[in-house]
Amino acid sequence: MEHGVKHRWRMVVKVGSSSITDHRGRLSLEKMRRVVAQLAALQKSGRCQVILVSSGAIAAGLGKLGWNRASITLPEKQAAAAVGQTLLMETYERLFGQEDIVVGQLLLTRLDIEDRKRFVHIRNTILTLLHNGIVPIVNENDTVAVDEIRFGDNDSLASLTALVSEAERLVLLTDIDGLYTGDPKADASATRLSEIWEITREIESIAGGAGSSVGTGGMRTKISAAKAAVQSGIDVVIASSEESRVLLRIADGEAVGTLFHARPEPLAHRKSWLIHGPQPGGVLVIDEGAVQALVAQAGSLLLPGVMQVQGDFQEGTTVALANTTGHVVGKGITNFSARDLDTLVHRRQSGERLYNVTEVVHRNNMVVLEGGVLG
Ligand SMILES: Nc1ncnc2c1ncn2[C@@H]1O[C@H](COP(=O)(O)OP(=O)(O)O)[C@@H](O)[C@H]1O
Ligand SMILES: N[C@@H](CCC(=O)OP(=O)(O)O)C(=O)O
Repeated sequence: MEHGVKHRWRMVVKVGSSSITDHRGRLSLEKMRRVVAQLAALQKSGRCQVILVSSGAIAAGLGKLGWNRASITLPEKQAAAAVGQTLLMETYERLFGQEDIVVGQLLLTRLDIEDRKRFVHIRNTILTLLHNGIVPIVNENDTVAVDEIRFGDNDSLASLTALVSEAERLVLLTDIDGLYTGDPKADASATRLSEIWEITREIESIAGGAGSSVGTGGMRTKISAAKAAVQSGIDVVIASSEESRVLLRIADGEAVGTLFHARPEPLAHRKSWLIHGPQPGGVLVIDEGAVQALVAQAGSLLLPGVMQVQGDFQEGTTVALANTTGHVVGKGITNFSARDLDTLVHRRQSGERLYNVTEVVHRNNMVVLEGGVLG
């Protein structure tokens, strides 16, 4: 069956730790070579540009150091990543080198994606690498990534990489051949779903946790990564890295694994970034009239609609927009600092008429909830 894939496209391929390590958790040269050979074939044929998001630093480091994952501290895990990342890249460099392909390494944290300027720099770097026939290889910067700035799993990192690099397709390679109606390791009667048009609550509920000792997140993180990607117009495939010629077949439009269809009317890139990039640095509580203006009339948020300012933030910060019951109805970039806005709200509430300073969040810098989803 054909999935109707476009033929000039950019593809982000994520390989999980389980896809490139052996049964002892060490890097498997054979498995890595299989992935590299396919990416190299795609790149050389000019059929599509490829970006690799590879896990495996922690597994490789633990393997080299002989440490046991079950009984290590966070600093030890980060130390293992520091050791393993060089090993991982050294191996990729050698394998791609055998195919006459140069690779470039990008180590990212959530902060890099949250900051619009850094986001643009990452985009430009990736596009420049691709333009020069270089394969970007992305991983989380595990040694600096403390909880607040962590992706935590490479599935979300991969979907944001697809967003940053304006890719048409995201392939999540793992140790199972797609999404099943339940975790096949626990439920023998589970069956594979081959196509998904909408990621409903039911779909989210069938996804369980990691299936191997080296994996993080399992299907749960893959589904939420898929959700973010399809919303931005990116098709997502979850497939097994063990499947023969899996990437080449996906590139040819063959139905392999589980395909999540991109939303037909995707969000603009900037709005996608706004949803998935920055964490809100504060909250603006807005009145019912303002909620209506944002949701029904697709307008900007004006000063008279702001009832209360929560948090301490600078102008240009992304803030949550909440109604009077505390329900978040949107997210946007504020034109005022918390302090100035608070002052303006109080002056207005005391009866002062304020001209020329009324636009708090411009429509283009805002996403609002439509039928339960930010859009
Ligand atoms: N509904 C489901 N369908 C398929 N696999 C599932 C499901 N729920 C949980 N899993 C588990 O998710 C695992 C893959 O995720 P994970 O171990 O994190 O791999 P990776 O290292 O590739 O990210 C599978 O081995 C499987 O046991
Ligand atoms: N950044 C970590 C990967 C964490 C992760 O998401 O792992 P996986 O579930 O195997 O994709 C590493 O390189 O070990």
